[in-house]
Amino acid sequence: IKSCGNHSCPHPALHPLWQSPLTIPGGTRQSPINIQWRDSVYDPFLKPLKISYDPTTCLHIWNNGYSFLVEFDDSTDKSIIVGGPLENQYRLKQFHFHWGAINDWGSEHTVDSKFYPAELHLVHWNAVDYPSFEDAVMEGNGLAVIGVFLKLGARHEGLQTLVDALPAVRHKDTVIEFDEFDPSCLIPSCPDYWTYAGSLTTPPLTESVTWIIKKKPIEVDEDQLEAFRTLLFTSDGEEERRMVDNFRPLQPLMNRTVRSSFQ
Ligand SMILES: NS(=O)(=O)/N=C1/NCCS1
Ligand SMILES: [Zn+2]
Repeated sequence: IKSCGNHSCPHPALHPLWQSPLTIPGGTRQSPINIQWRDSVYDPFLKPLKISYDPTTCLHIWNNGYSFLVEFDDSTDKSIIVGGPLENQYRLKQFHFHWGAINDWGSEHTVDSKFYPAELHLVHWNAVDYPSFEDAVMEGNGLAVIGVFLKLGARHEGLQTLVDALPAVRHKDTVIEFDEFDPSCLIPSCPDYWTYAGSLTTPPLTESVTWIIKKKPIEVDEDQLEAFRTLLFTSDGEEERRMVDNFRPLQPLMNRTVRSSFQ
């Protein structure tokens, strides 16, 4: 495994959580990154992001051993995003979260080196140019992921319907049916975002993601964050390991500029 040669990225061996290499050899656009607000460049040509999700496309929640995912029927263009930095529309495939063992860290991206306690990722793929998600994952413009920071504050009623289902997916590879959920309730109404060219932060770590990171966080309460921490990395019958700190270390910015949709 080639170290990224960046002092802020600890040696891969320190992170047993990630079975795959911490840095992709030759990787030039890896994620997550620190977003230095003052280094981001306002781009007046960035459009507002348009989000239209159909709650009936929601299928199930499952624990995949990294996070818990809410998956959607992506066989039609019923749930899509368009605009923003994107050349065409992208279909919603799933959303999931990353969080810490304590509230001092947990997000994957940081803003001016500040961690949030958790981060939501809504994963979309370019069904205009590619026949499947698996194909899109391998292409530079294949995916678009919306990142939303979670901060400690008021209880989030929309999130609570998800939290109530978590005991049913406590162990790795458990699944529960979940329908009629509209994930736009988890996205701040403020239109401001940063965007940059990056990668998936969990396997296959491919450099195929246009990241759209919302400037404003959503508020969740302590009990809701604690509910995330009751999940397990391990399958039923294995020695229990709590699902916490499932975030990848920061990666070098290298030759990239983060653009902002706001001044
Ligand atoms: N955390 S992430 O969204 O960048 N990584 C993923 N890997 C497979 C589908 S989403
Ligand atoms: Zn993620």
